Amino acid sequence: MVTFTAIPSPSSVFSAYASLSASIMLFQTVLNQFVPRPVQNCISSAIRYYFKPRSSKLVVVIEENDGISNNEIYNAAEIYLYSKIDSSIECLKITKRPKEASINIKFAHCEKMVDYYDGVEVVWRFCCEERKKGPSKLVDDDSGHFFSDFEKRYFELSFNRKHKEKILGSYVPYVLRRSKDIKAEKKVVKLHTLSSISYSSSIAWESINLEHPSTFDTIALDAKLKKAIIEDLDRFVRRKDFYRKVGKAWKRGYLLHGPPGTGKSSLIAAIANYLRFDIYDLELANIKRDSDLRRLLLKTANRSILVIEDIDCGVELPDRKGPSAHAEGRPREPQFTLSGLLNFIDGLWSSCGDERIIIFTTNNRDRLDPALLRAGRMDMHISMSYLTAEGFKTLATNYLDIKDHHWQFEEIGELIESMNVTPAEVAEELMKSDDADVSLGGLLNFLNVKRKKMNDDDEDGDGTKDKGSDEIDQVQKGKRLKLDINTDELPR
Ligand SMILES: Nc1ncnc2c1ncn2[C@@H]1O[C@H](COP(=O)(O)OP(=O)(O)OP(=O)(O)O)[C@@H](O)[C@H]1O
Ligand SMILES: [Mg+2]
Repeated sequence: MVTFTAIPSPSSVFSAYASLSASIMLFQTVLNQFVPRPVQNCISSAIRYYFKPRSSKLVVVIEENDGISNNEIYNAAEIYLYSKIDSSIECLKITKRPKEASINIKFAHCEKMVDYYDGVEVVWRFCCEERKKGPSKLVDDDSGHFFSDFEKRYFELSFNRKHKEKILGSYVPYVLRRSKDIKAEKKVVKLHTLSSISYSSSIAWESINLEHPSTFDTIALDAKLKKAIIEDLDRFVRRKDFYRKVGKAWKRGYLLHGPPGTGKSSLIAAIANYLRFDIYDLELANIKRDSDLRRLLLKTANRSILVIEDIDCGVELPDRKGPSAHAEGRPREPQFTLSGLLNFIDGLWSSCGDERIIIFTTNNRDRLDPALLRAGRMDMHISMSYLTAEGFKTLATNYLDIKDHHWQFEEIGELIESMNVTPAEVAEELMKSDDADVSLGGLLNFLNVKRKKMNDDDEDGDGTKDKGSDEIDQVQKGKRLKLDINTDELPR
């Protein structure tokens, strides 16, 4: 079937156009003569608004800074987009500062990238323009360094305007979150220790990169305990809103206890490497006064681990009533107290920071001040114990790269289960040769000698093992690694 459409003749189109123009002019004349100027403006802008051609695209401009401070969304977008660089990008620039672990990638010229969020296409355009007038700006590059900036940089984020809510309400926060995670992965973990300042009598934090290679993969720990610790850490870091809701400071305390060489310090390093949190190693023996302690604690950063090793023997901590004013007849200098430490950690300190972890270690839990053990003080008590046959396999993988089985494993495993041997002792034996057979042979010999010595000691003595503290005796009975979680722990 053929259909015909009436095509208007050129003369009819012209006359229609002429009559429309005449009507508009007439309307304009009437407006000018009878309607006041402000009302005229309103009417014409309303007409312009309704008849203006509409684009379905919405463009959001994200500038690098607002003239005073850096724009967090710009920084986040930069980090996020660099993690997604694809073949459409032609030119990049890279930098690396001496103490940084990885390189920084930046766009060199204007570039365009497409991203998808929940099925919606978003187009990012990186724009870089020379500043036309005015002096160049001094810009903080996020690491405390300022440099003069001759360029204006910004991102344009464009998308279909019908997705405005989704993009601004959900995609942009997602970009902020992702950039935080990427930054944390790249972060170099620092170890802060105390050092005295030469020109004054006070002490301050000094930092170096934490080079400790310990991770949850390399640490010999009961599999269930390892899982429980990792889950606890994960839960802790993702519960910001929960802590805020219940009005609790966002901090978590762990007490690691067990004999020397069972991996307490290694576990701390593994936690720091896992969370990418800095460690502040607070040596109590270096601290003289409560005021020093407060000053140092207030200088610790968020997302960090405060470590107090050997809390039982680092320093003669006065009891909760404070130091006695006169020791051996002489007035003593006012010093810091255990109660000062605990109250400050629980109170003011934890309320002025976020994502803090506190770890105390001890070889003798039974010698600790009850104030440290009371419910709610430390959220988790983790018992580190002697090596098990299962833990030995982790060490064999780490030190000798034995992934599956070795013909000497069974005999070694049986010996390890029958005595108290620390991971540190076994690790030392495994380091003696690169040859697995030689190393394991040496370890077997070491274990047999130790076994014989223990048997001899038992026969000589009164039947008890000569290991010292109650803590060690308790561990001997249990042998397995153990985890206590305080009952007033946060609901899961
Ligand atoms: N559970 C473990 N897993 C892997 N390696 C371990 C473990 N325990 C100890 N080691 C090895 O032994 C060394 C000493 O361990 P670490 O310093 O962590 O023990 P510790 O419990 O902190 O001892 P101390 O009570 O004397 O401070 C570590 O460098 C590590 O090589
Ligand atoms: Mg230690």
